Amino acid sequence: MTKVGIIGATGYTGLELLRCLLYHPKAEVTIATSRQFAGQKVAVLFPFLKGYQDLTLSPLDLETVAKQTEVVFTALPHQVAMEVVSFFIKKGKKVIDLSADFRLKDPGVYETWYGPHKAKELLPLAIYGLPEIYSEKIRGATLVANPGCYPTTAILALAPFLSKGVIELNNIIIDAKSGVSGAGRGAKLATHFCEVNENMEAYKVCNHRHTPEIEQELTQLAGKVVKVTFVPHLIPISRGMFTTVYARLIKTITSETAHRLMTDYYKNKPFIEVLPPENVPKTIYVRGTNICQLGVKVDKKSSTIVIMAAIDNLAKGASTQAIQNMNLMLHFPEEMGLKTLPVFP
Ligand SMILES: NC(=O)C1=CN([C@@H]2O[C@H](COP(=O)(O)OP(=O)(O)OC[C@H]3O[C@@H](n4cnc5c(N)ncnc54)[C@H](OP(=O)(O)O)[C@@H]3O)[C@@H](O)[C@H]2O)C=CC1
Ligand SMILES: CC(=O)N[C@@H](CCC(=O)OP(=O)(O)O)C(=O)O
Repeated sequence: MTKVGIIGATGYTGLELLRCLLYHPKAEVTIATSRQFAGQKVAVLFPFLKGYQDLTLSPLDLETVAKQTEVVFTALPHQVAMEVVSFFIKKGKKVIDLSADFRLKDPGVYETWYGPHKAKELLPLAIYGLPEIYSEKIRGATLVANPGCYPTTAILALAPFLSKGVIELNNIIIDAKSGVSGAGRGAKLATHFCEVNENMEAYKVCNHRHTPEIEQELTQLAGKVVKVTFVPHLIPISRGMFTTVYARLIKTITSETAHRLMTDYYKNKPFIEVLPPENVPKTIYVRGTNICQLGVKVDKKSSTIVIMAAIDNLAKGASTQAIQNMNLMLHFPEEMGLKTLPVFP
């Protein structure tokens, strides 16, 4: 069994890692950290994780973690993760970082959106962890920057069309909705029950920190500069993310052709489900799974392609995608420990 550590184990993504790694056939969580709950048993604090009878939460003592692990997941806020990641890389560990600290290749862009970067020297080492696109690079990686949840949906939706010369690259609209767990487990006014229940709102309109991440990756795939209008929304569900992308067509194509381009692009990708044109993705079809469901439709009268993507923000948008990356880094089968069905409804 490969020894795995989870740093920030009592946050939403850390807990999702614990849940999904419990029955992994080749990985075992040997240490899990939390500042607030150090010394407490995982199985007592979270009775639904009673399979972890022998796991007690540890304080954030990096030397101790290094002694007990081969692979480390960092599920910490951005700006906090970078120094922790740097420590483990120097210790020769494989690291999958769920924060944004190693996603942006240009440190200047990172610092504009997030603040100072204290481990810039590691940026060239970091591989952007979207396995459907970068699986070969991930197999050889020591540091994987796990993608953001919104970028995961936007990039998977657009990737099949970017290099084909079918859409305008400077006129893309990304309209995305996230469940409240996307904001993390810490108490905040904006995520109180009364503030989110029976409410929908846009936030950080055209000014969200995932915009440069989306543009970086779309530009890379298109081979030309791509600019997007990105508007995230908060919706009153716990888990789930639904993104609708609108792009202007340069070539006239039908919904069937668009569907075929997508199915060809994602052939043999076990976690992508391209739905037929008469169906639409739903967050309840992917809840708790590593699946990204995609749907596509062409609106002939306005020459617009509409692409829809649904994921679970805590799963394909974070923790199960991180496990998919771990599987690739350790040369395990990509689907190992991740084959599961959603709870429906
Ligand atoms: N929620 C989501 O849907 C997604 C989240 N992410 C990213 O994953 C990372 C974790 O997110 P999430 O689990 O939602 O966050 P949470 O706020 O739920 O959890 C954060 C964890 O980090 C620990 N922590 C917080 N501050 C510090 C600190 N200064 N030093 C050390 N430990 C700290 C907390 O535990 P304690 O205070 O006990 O130490 C907690 O375990 C973030 O970078 C987030 O942006 C990425 C994709 C999706
Ligand atoms: C609903 C909500 O608040 N979502 C978060 C994004 C999710 C996240 O954790 O961001 P990273 O993927 O960059 O780590 C936000 O908008 O800040």
